[in-house]
Amino acid sequence: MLFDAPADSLVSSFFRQHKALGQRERHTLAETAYSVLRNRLVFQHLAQSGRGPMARRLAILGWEGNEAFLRGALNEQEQHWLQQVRAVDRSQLPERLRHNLPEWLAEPLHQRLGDEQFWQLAGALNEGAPLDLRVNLLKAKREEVQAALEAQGFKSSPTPYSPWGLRLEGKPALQKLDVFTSGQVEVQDEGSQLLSLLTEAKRGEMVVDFCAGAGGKTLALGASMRNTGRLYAFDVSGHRLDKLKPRLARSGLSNVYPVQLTTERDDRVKRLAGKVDRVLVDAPCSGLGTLRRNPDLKWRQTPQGLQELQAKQLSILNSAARMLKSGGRLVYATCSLLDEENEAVANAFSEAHPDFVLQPAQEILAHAQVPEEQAATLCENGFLRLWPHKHHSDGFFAAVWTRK
Ligand SMILES: C[S@@+](CC[C@H](N)C(=O)[O-])C[C@H]1O[C@@H](n2cnc3c(N)ncnc32)[C@H](O)[C@@H]1O
Repeated sequence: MLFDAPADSLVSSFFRQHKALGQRERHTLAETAYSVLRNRLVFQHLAQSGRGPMARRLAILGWEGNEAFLRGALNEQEQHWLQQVRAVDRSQLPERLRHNLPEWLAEPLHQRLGDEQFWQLAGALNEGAPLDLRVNLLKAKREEVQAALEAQGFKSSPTPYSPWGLRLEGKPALQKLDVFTSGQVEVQDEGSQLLSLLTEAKRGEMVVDFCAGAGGKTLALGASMRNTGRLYAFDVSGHRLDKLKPRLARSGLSNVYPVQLTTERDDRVKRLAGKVDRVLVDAPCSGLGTLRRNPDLKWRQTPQGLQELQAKQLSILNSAARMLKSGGRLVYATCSLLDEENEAVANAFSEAHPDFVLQPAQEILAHAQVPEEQAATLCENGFLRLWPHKHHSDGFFAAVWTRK
């Protein structure tokens, strides 16, 4: 199995080279590849008993298409083998296989969460993620978008925590729908919406989205500023920032200034020292909170890589913090599940910066229209801590400080 590139780009490049494949075949192949990535440890164990190329045996085990088609494609010996392995009681397999996670990741999660929650998390990470939308309140109200979707046959419900979100039933193709082309909605996981809510960017302010990428959170921040003030979208990747442009055009925002940095210590960052009201650092991270969507990450990340990420995260946070004016707000966020990239980084920053005071995330969320009793369930020790098995969003962390 190849892990030197993200699974989604390998799958897309395979489809580009095999243009004759139809929509249904593409869907089956992509879902089968993802199923193998999700269940790799159990499948590799079961596949030991078969014959022929390992990749074929894994694909048979992970097959997500028509059963009759699969049967027709197997020889007699494979059919017999499949019957045998399907009869294996997987609950009797060793734990280290059943969770389908590398040990360096399973071990700290198990220790942090305890038995019951660890197994719930392992299960939730192996399920597909729902499709969440963020309504652009500059252009429409949540109820209006919900009604417009319903009129086209797409059912959705308000997200439980974010006041901006709708969760769709199923996975309709959105790109051609009016609500999408007119910029009334963007695809955004509820967890990402909550990170933008924590920033509470306001009218007329100077705000920096330090790791803006393709701008998912930039768009949410710009809308909460009601398209006023100045919102810088920083990133070192010009390629990612380019993807922000069509989204900006749809959103109707004109207060966003994309800037490609050379490093986090770029002169353009230094020039803003002490001038900014709010900075969101949505830091580069292992992405292990997004395993529902990107199951390959658990095989592509390493403990060594985590250490490098942690150093980068602190360096970005240190540099970003200098931009804040007195009374300004700093938000540090990741989509990682691991303390190393989360609490450890936040606590190291707090220790080194006595002029930054930690703010309890539950209070800020309650202030930002998340119902108060629910806000508390999203937080641990004053930090936002979202878990796929509890909150049905991707895994996210956030810490919030005010500069004295
Ligand atoms: C988690 S992603 C951001 C996702 C984005 N905020 C969104 O909501 O779509 C992290 C981003 O950090 C960027 N990045 C990596 N190193 C950086 C640095 N030194 N300074 C600024 N951005 C950096 C990456 O290019 C990547 O786009």
